[in-house]
Amino acid sequence: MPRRDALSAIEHLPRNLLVLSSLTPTPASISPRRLPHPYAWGSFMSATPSRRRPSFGLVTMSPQLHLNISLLTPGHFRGSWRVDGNHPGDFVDPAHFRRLIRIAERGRLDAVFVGDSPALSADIRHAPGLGLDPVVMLADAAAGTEHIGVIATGSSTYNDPYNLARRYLSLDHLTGGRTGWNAVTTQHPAASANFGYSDPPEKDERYRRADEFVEVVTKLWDGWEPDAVIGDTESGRFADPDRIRPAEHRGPRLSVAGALPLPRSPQGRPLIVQAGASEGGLALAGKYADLVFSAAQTIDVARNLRTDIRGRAAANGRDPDRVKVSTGLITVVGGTESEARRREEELRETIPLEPALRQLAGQLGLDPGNLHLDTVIRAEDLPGTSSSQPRSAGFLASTRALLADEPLTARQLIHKFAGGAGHQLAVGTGEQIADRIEAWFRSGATDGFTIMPGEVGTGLEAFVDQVVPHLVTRGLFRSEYAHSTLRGNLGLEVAETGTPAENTAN
Ligand SMILES: Cc1cc2nc3c(=O)[nH]c(=O)nc-3n(C[C@H](O)[C@H](O)[C@H](O)COP(=O)(O)O)c2cc1C
Repeated sequence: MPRRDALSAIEHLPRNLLVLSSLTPTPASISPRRLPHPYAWGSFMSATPSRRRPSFGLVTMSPQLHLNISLLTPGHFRGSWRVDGNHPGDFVDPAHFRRLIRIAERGRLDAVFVGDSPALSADIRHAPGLGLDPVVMLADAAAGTEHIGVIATGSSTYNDPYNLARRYLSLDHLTGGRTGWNAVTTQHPAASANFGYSDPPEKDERYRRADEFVEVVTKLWDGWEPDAVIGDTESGRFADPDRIRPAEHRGPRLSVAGALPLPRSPQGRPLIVQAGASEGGLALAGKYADLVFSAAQTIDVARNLRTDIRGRAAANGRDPDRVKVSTGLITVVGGTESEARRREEELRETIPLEPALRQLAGQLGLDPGNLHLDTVIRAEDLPGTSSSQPRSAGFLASTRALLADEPLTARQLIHKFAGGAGHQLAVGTGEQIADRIEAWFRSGATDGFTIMPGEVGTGLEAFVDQVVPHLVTRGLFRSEYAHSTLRGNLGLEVAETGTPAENTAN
């Protein structure tokens, strides 16, 4: 479009649309693989928002809902590998994950999310656990995509920071700046024995290590200054070692001397995601997280959590708008409400009840010997949240709020949680589920949702085809991608160097 036409078009646009125009493409929209020379990355990676040039495109300014989708296979009903559209071998099939991520990108979602725990699932008799290493799987699956982000879970308790930092920054380069790290401390007790611990470290200790771990990983990701790579073919000078800072970290738990063999990525560095809701988890989120996953059964719980996280970010000298909160939502979508209910019933029948009951007891801190399917559970039966408890504070708080409204039997809770742990379940038509998403988003309870299909084989596509179009029509969600990095999708700027708290303070 000639520039004059573009400018005159601006005047006729509704006020909530912003037109960015330029005859040159924005650096952030160029995949480094397409740059003529890889060492042109220096200026590319140093691009700050003020230095970046705008590109053509219509960008919806606000409100902007964010949607991620979980690739957990077979889905949040763990026995759903038995229902139509799913297959027992899906959890190790690369074609399965490539198909899912392409569908998610067709829906213009912000990112796909993959959970992880480095141990064999206690429930392997009935359902596949978290199988493939998420970074390895996503490196393969993302190769066929261009815009969608990929968020992989990685444990700060059972990794070394140098290896983890290198793995995630590698994925960030391979995807052109679309990677996120869901930093978890891993509560799964069986994991500790795989790493030489006789007992799982206590939660407080896990979070103390996580704090130091994220600090070191950030230092490693930021080690290369933007102009460290010279790439001068004439003189043969490849890089300036003086512009590559070693981590030189010596802390109480971790010691890392050198630098990574990798420069910063097109989005600066991978997105930092955090999912814990205990005091330690929230403190970590306030200090470092770009995105926080939350589990909430009620709007009030979600809103309080979001307010808390934003307050903690501000207390760390950060801009609260740079921390997005994404609430978990398990979905079962049908063409009609009764079709959705039938599908839910079919999925319920696949829940292995005895293991689900044991998991519920563990999750809620109740004596498994005294918990039966018809036991009525009240909010006051649940233990308080203390920092030494191994169980998830977020799931416990969310369940307590649910039971305060109405006591439920163990069986009813298992059904409400889709046989798993504590996320809310939405069953209905695309329009009904879009109504729930809109109500929560407009109430300020959350910045968006991490969708957890009841079963992924057909449920992920059903969400994209039957729910997303309603959100687009209502002006809540994008119809086209405006960016090619994950930070761009989330409305976040290219990460500056230094910890988030240092950046805003400077
Ligand atoms: C949406 C969501 C996703 C999570 N995914 C994982 C995961 O993949 N692996 C894991 O070990 N923990 C995961 N967690 C658990 C938390 O990271 C955390 O370890 C747990 O909630 C206990 O910590 P807390 O008491 O601080 O909440 C997840 C939690 C939430 C809310």
